[in-house]
Amino acid sequence: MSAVVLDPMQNATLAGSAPPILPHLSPLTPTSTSVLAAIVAVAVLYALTGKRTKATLPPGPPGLPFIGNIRDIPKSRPWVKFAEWTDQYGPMYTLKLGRTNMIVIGRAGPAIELLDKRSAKYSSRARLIMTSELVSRGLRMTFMPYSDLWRRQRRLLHQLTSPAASSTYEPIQEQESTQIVLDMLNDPENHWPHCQRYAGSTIMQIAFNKRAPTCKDPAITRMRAINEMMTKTAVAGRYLVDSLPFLNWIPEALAPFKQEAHAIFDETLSLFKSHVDDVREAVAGGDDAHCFTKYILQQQESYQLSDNEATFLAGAMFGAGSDTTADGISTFIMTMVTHPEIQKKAQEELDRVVGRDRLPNFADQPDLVYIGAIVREMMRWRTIIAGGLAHCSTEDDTYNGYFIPKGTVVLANHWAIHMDPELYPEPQLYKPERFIKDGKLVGTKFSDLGHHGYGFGRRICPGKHIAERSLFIVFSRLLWALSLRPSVNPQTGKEEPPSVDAFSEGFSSHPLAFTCRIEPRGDWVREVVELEWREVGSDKGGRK
Ligand code: HEM
Repeated sequence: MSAVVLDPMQNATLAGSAPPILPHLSPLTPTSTSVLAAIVAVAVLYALTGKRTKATLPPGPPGLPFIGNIRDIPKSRPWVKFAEWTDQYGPMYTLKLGRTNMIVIGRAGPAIELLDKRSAKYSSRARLIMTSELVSRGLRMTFMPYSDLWRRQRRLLHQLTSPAASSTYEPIQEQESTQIVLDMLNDPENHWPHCQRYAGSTIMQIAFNKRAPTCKDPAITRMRAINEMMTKTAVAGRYLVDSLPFLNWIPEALAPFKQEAHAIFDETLSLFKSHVDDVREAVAGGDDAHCFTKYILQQQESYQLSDNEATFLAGAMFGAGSDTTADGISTFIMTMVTHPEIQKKAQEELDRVVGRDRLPNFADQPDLVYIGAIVREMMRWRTIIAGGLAHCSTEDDTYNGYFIPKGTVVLANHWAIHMDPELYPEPQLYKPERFIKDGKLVGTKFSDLGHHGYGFGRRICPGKHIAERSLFIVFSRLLWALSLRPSVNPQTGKEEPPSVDAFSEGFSSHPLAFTCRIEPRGDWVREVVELEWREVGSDKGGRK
């Protein structure tokens, strides 16, 4: 989620975490003068009566009275502008967004210092009245303030997503990755829906023991629809209540926005509940149902979670883990199509380590060093949540001579951090080799993984071990089976590679629609993949 308005319609998700972190602070574009006048009036009132902060925040671009920098922030790919400001103002600078201060961090060092090492102070989220409080009734983890409920949910989730727990879901990822290879072989043109199906079905199995054999399966289409409804409510300027919080006092009967939020909440809860009830029934009927929901229900009482809190904990995983993973796979395909020499090197490694008689599997991971580096470099070069997801401070703090008051929004701009030329020489180039030393995978002085694509501190992505496994198994299997090349223009006979810069604008981003040639690497491929599918392609659960 970026700190500013992105259009979630183009890539709705991280349902637990829709695009804009501060829709009410984003470049407001109200069309009516009366709306604008009302906002200005409230801003004047606030300026006269509101709490003033000390003037020792890190300096940043000068803004206008009352609205500050709101109008300086581009709607499209704001993280790129934020990175330019990092070059101009330094690793930390302040943007004034109406009455809120937002510190943007563009280098790994200060991000680690504040968000990791002082995470007790920097682990809350900014207030999102429409999307979090009204549409989600405060139940979506990604939007939750740092609270007792958030801590209980995170503790429970930690058990379900630790490295050891994540490895128990590998059979699901092996099954789904076999299908994505088959889908690409059988229907190469629809590579993007295949990525979405892989990601959606994998997370539905992990969360609810339910799989989606096609990308039109209601198990995922309904979850996507719910998600989109929620993320639409986060578009900047759409709901005045986010700019004028006192409107939240209006009774629901007189507030259409509250009625709308109520309807979305009811629909979401009823869908999540239906999945939870199916798991409950399956378990009662003796099904093993190895999925988050089973364990959440088992521990609901000891973690003092109400029915709705438990239901949303399971339900919100789809929004958080589905599009992000699909975006990563699509980015990988674009990257291989545009970097044939890297693809060739990876395939040489696969031939050497795996051979041509079987698909790669998780046991091969320690030996597939180059594939590991491809995953890391994808996460750095075209980081999936490019703008980062803003944290919010809950105590006053001082750092490097600056005073950071409680309530400051702190955004680690992943894009700028990953384009730091000191940490990543020639950062614009896609170079997996930067993460290999003496034949082994290496990180940076700030991160063992070599990047910060899963965020920071106590809010770091809880699904990262699951996501890492998905990226590894899917990338290695697609590379093992397929040759990924640019399309050929029939008129000129020349290859036309996709753009490496055309990305969707949503909270997490993927390459805009592109064509490419996806073909089997050789005549041995189909037989091996079909054989594997016969073993693992049961209705759910993969190889037992
Ligand atoms: C490649 C895929 C993924 C990427 C790039 C990604 C990235 C992120 C990032 C950057 C954050 C915000 C961290 C911060 O605030 O500093 C986040 C939060 C979150 N992610 Fe992921 N994620 C991925 C997959 C997943 C999966 C598979 C799951 C679930 C199994 C998941 C569940 C969550 C949840 C629940 C949060 C909210 C945590 C909180 O606010 O406390 N993510 N993710």
